[in-house]
Amino acid sequence: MAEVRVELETHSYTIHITAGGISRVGALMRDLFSGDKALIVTDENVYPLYAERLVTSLTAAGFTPAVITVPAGESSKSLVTSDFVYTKAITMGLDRKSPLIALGGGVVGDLAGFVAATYLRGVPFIQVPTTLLAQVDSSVGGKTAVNHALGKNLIGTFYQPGLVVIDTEALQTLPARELKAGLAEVVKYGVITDYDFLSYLKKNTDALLIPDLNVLTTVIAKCCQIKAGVVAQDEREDSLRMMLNFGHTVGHAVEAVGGYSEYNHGEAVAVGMHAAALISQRIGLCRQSHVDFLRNLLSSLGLPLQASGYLPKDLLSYLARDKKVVNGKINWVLMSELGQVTITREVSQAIIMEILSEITI
Ligand SMILES: NC(=O)c1ccc[n+]([C@@H]2O[C@H](COP(=O)([O-])OP(=O)(O)OC[C@H]3O[C@@H](n4cnc5c(N)ncnc54)[C@H](O)[C@@H]3O)[C@@H](O)[C@H]2O)c1
Ligand SMILES: O=C(O)C(=O)C[C@@H](O)[C@H](O)[C@H](O)COP(=O)(O)O
Ligand SMILES: [Zn+2]
Repeated sequence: MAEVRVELETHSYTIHITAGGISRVGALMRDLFSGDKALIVTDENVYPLYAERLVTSLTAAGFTPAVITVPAGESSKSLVTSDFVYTKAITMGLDRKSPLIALGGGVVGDLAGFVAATYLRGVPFIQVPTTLLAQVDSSVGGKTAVNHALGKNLIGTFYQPGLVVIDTEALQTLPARELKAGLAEVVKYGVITDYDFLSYLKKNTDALLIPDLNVLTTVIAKCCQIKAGVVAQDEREDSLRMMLNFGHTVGHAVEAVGGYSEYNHGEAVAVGMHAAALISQRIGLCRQSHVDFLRNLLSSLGLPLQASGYLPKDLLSYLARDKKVVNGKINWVLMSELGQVTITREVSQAIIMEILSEITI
């Protein structure tokens, strides 16, 4: 069992990482929240696996929980699905003290967080992430969002959870493809902050893919520590937090061009990190050996490097709507070393097109 504290100016919180954590959520919540009603948001895959366990835990702690289930997949990150959840909250009489709980992957977390931030101008929010990706990344840091037809995560808020409970045992039921998707964000943390962590990942690729829960618990705690440290310094992404977006400029474009169904988020981020590494090397920021290391690691984790068959011009149209665009220019998060990134606006259109062509072959 491990705990990571996210220290913020006004609303710090604890991430609890523990096998069997879902059964502890009620007791942990009771120490923090006074309300009795509670609304659990989950998806159709997670509901039959873990909802009953969470309901039992909340009931034992004196809450009266209701559950709402949304379709699995990125299409649930929408204003239409948000409205479905608002309606449930209103009709059950969820009040300002009543917690809203996300039980599921990043889709459920981003959607439920968005609803929690906006319903009654904000109700207590708890994250119970069940995918590796959500455990290492999306449940921490307070980014919530739904998608717009013109781009990914374009409608959203910064709204921190009051509590995060990571149940590592939930990873036992996670499909292999989703496990690998989470590993893409894990690799991201190594690239942006820590060469030793990258070496550890390289040494443990087999254990990560089995998956060995001991190794994964170490990895989850490490990623949460890194993210907590970054978010504590720059909660609203004025500067430093942009590093958490390494690989996402092209990654989000890949997801969107594929209609959010061909590549999942982690796979698209893997392609995006490859693109960012190639740009970095092309402008003389990092060495070819750094690019090769990243490629080999991503491939050994079963992640894609290319979005073959996509049209560079289609990807380009989404790049223009990246949230890191200021005055018409993208703030690119690029790799200067393995374990270090830098932000630059100085990447020519010609190089961008060259790299988009290379990753779509
Ligand atoms: N807010 C943030 O900081 C942040 C960070 C990273 C990613 N994201 C967002 O997260 C989303 C991706 O999250 P994701 O990869 O978790 O995808 P997801 O939520 O779609 O979950 C992936 C699949 O796994 C299933 N699932 C979840 N837990 C399971 C379990 N324990 N056992 C079996 N099946 C399970 C889900 O039903 C779904 O089919 C994207 O929308 C991305 O933009 C947000
Ligand atoms: O927490 C952050 O900051 C991140 O950028 C984490 C990313 O992994 C995540 O995918 C995030 O949702 C992307 O944010 P966006 O601002 O580019 O939509
Ligand atoms: Zn991401």
